[in-house]
Amino acid sequence: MEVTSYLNWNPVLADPTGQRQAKPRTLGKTMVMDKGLGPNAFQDMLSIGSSHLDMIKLGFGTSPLYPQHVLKSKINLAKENGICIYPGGTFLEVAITQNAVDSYFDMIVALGFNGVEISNGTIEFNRKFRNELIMRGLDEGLEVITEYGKKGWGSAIELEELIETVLLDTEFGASLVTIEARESGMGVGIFDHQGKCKDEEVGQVLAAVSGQQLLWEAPLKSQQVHLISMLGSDIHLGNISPDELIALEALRRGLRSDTLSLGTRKE
Ligand SMILES: O=C(O)[C@H](CS(=O)(=O)O)OP(=O)(O)O
Repeated sequence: MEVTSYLNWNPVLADPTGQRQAKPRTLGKTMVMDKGLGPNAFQDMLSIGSSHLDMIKLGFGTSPLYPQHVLKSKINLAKENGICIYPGGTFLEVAITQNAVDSYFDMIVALGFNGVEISNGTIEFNRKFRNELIMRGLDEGLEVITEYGKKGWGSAIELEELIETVLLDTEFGASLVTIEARESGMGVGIFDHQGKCKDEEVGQVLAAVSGQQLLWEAPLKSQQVHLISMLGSDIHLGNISPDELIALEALRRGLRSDTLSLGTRKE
């Protein structure tokens, strides 16, 4: 007998917040950044946490460094588990600098990726080219995730630019716009040099665009707690370390001291 079947408060135990959607969910998506998990670790992550995992980014240009059969099997496994899997935006930026955009799309489609990230965190390109990249991704049948923000230390959000980017990217068909925070979560975008969140800027962004369109990169636990406490469990969060997947879900559901008040029922 399953333990949960004789706990008559099981639904409460599973989700004290009573808010979490099942997959495929439209709210509260979690994106893990995989920087080179082996096949067993990848399988382990999915077997314990695939119901809490919506997107996997194979960080930067790690994917061409795999033995190809391992890469393909990770991609297939992710898709079998209802997960959008895509290479890091930097990999496309490398292809752009090498004039190899067509080959890039041919390659990721042939490998079986079902998503693509379009970013200009390191290089520059204009709006017209960004639109063309979004449309190319859609034409290839890929889910298109874009990104706003530069990777340089101290780079900040330009509010008007961000708003315009989110509005145009989603109008052209991007499913989500990632807000850059890098792997460190410090000194970039909405996070200051210590990794503390600039709440006022977050508020200004959300006054102008829907939070449902944004995927906040928030690699540090303190940032995940802060954003969930401020904006709720149903925000999209990314750049989560594979070994923090379940712990993040516990935060979202109020199953951890830091967010326990989220699940407090008002009798
Ligand atoms: O995978 C990438 O290219 C980067 C990695 S990190 O977030 O800068 O650590 O992700 P991106 O989503 O392109 O910013």
